[in-house]
Amino acid sequence: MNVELPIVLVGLPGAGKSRVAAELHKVLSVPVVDMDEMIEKKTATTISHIFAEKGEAEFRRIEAETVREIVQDAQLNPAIISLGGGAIETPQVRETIAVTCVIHIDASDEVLLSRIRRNNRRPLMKDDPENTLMMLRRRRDPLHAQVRDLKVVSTHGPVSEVVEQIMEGLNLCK
Ligand SMILES: Nc1ncnc2c1ncn2[C@@H]1O[C@H](COP(=O)(O)OP(=O)(O)OP(=O)(O)O)[C@@H](O)[C@H]1O
Ligand SMILES: O=C(O)C1=C[C@@H](O)[C@@H](O)[C@H](O)C1
Ligand SMILES: [Mg+2]
Repeated sequence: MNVELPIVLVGLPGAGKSRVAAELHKVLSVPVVDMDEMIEKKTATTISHIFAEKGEAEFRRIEAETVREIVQDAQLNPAIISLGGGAIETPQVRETIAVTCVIHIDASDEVLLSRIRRNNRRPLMKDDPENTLMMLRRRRDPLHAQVRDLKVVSTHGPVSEVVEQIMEGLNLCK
């Protein structure tokens, strides 16, 4: 399949953006860029460290700048970009990804919490994941709805189910 636009995956923490990007790479043979990994490479530190030492606002600034660089590059050489879960909250990021094919991976709170509890690398999810998730969903769901070209739903089922929904819906991309 010929992918002409960069594909950007958005969704709440644990929705499967990174995992689905890796699976899509196998199907579409398009390179994958994981924004969280990219930021850690660029800053030569961890996201947790940036949050702890410089604060969330500085992290969001670095994130928005990196998304702009990656999307610009991906317009020439299409790529599958998995966005950090909170990037969608930055207006500049929403503007930048408007030229891409935005796929929103949604999942129930129960599915997300079961995945989030499996690891603790998410600084925002360290304390009280249930309430944090509720708050993030309230803030971010309207933004996801605003930017997406396609919405897919991830369940406890295999990741291939998500990939199938994406392959069926890719034609909805502008
Ligand atoms: N469809 C799926 N089926 C089963 N496990 C999944 C599925 N999607 C993701 N996972 C698992 O759930 C966990 C979270 O997925 P992943 O890291 O891809 O989420 P993310 O959306 O990138 O989160 P973050 O916003 O924190 O980067 C991982 O352990 C991953 O392997
Ligand atoms: O949901 C969020 O705000 C975040 C999600 C992760 O992908 C990281 O980008 C960081 O931990 C912030
Ligand atoms: Mg991720």
